[in-house]
Amino acid sequence: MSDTSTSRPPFAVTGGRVRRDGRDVLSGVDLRVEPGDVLAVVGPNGAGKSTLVKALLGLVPLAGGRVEIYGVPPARFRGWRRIGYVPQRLPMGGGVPATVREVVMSGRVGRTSRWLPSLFADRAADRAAVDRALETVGLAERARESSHLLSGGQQQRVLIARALAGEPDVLVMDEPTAGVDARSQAALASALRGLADAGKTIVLVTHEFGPMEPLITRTVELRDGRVVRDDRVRRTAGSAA
Ligand SMILES: Nc1ncnc2c1ncn2[C@@H]1O[C@H](COP(=O)(O)OP(=O)(O)OP(=O)(O)O)[C@@H](O)[C@H]1O
Repeated sequence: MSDTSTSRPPFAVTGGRVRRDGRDVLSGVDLRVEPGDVLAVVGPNGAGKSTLVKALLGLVPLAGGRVEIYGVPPARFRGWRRIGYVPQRLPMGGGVPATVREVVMSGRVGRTSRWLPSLFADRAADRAAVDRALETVGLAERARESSHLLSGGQQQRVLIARALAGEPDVLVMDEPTAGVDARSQAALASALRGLADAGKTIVLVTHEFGPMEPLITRTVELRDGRVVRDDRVRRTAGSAA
């Protein structure tokens, strides 16, 4: 069931401040992410890019200011199935090894009906979404392998597939192409173009735009934990390589 806050922006942070080890790593951050933005968060190492996206998602506490997701503070937000998040790194080792397919399927958890768990139509939709996501990141052939045995770049692709499988309205990706080969980057850019064309919102932390460049509609630059630039750019139609 969709919530009543669809007219609110996917993310809004006002006066955002985050402290780590006794110092501000984000301060005075005002940012409103509009529906349909394909927003690149850029800036030098340590500028606070990852911290900003974690703050938007409520994954790090604010020392000051306010964050809202579709108009609701993260602690009260209930529409998590609308949000896909690809973290910068994920410890995939340890515990019971999961296959690539199982990890990607976990991206469907928020969509599975608790009331009708065995509904065949849902299961078919889940399988199809997982297949599409694996195809997109070029891992369809590796679906049965243990994810923790894959290379770092391949694990990154598994995480991207997991987020795509959830068919979110908002996709937040922290350095999704780090360690990912050029072919997979192009495949990811093409998948993101599909989402952008469908009006989805994308927030991307990145050092290099690469094949994503034509998709970007807005660039926010951080330095020393502050927003120093917020530019809207015209999206180049149909030119994603
Ligand atoms: N868990 C933590 N504990 C202490 N300090 C942290 C923690 N996480 C981040 N920081 C510090 O906060 C600052 C911002 O880090 P952040 O990872 O957000 O930067 P970034 O712009 O994403 O950098 P990079 O491009 O290197 O990933 C850095 O100085 C970092 O050392």
